[in-house]
Amino acid sequence: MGIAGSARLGRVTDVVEPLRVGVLGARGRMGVEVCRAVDKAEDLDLVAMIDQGDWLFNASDAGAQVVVDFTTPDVVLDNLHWCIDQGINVVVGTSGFTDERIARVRGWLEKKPEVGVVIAPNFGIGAVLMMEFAERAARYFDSVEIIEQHHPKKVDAPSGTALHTARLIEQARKAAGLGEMPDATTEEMPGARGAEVGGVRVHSVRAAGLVAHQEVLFGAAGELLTIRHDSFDRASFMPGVLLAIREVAKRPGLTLGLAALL
Ligand SMILES: NC(=O)C1=CN([C@@H]2O[C@H](COP(=O)(O)OP(=O)(O)OC[C@H]3O[C@@H](n4cnc5c(N)ncnc54)[C@H](OP(=O)(O)O)[C@@H]3O)[C@@H](O)[C@H]2O)C=CC1
Ligand SMILES: O=C(O)C1=N[C@H](C(=O)O)C[C@H](O)C1
Repeated sequence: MGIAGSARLGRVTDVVEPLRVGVLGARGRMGVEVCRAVDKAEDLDLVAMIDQGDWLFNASDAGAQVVVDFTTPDVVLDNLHWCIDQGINVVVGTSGFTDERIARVRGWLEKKPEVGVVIAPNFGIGAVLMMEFAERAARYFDSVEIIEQHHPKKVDAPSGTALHTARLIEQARKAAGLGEMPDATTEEMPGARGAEVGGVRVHSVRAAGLVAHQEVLFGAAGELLTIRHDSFDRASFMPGVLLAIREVAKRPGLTLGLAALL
């Protein structure tokens, strides 16, 4: 807890209470890391750690002002809906946010305009920059493909980061008036050319030893630009998660992506 005020005048003028934070998915790979980071931050108070089978009301009973969700794509929407209904601000890292899901979240927020929600496909600062650089490069190249690589326990493919990157590239190519890519899409075996997301081929690798990695390959006559980001440790996501926790209540409505907070 920080005390702001004038010690010189011999009185305390303002006491800043720590922000009360609850974590959903608290026993998961990310949840454990988030609990540790929140617990270490002096301006934050970890008031609820909730996982599969626990009662969501533990978060509201504990007076959580912000809930962080790193659960799974199949439960995150229900969690989010409940938090918004309770008037609790939410920071969401869980993947699986299609345009349709985002529209539903916007609908819930219309009824609770004072609530802030930040949904970010990737909280790594380097990953956010990788996506920005890819968006910037997109207009200059004929061909683009994304290769994302993750740990073997990842439940979804392609990754949320790859989907977001593909959409940014799609929009940038469209804005630049670029047409379809010139590259062959025929395949002798299904999946050989990856999944097609907004016209961009996305290839998903899952292997022991990996954490979270992505390459965006841009090709043009006689040259190839590769933009790569590696998360070797989940600690890489924590500065972004803490930033979103501190900012979310100041931004009512939906904020998509960490870039808006940097
Ligand atoms: N935005 C970002 O920067 C990042 C996003 N992610 C995303 O975060 C999500 C979680 O990843 P990760 O930590 O690796 O996954 P884990 O499977 O390790 O963690 C998910 C946790 O949520 C628990 N859980 C399941 N259902 C509920 C529920 N209804 N309420 C509360 N907890 C529940 C799971 O329990 P159980 O195992 O018993 O089912 C598990 O402990 C994924 O979607 C991943 O893609 C990951 C890293 C970074
Ligand atoms: O499951 C993970 O690990 C990750 N998930 C997010 C995604 O789907 O993009 C973010 C990061 O890639 C790690």
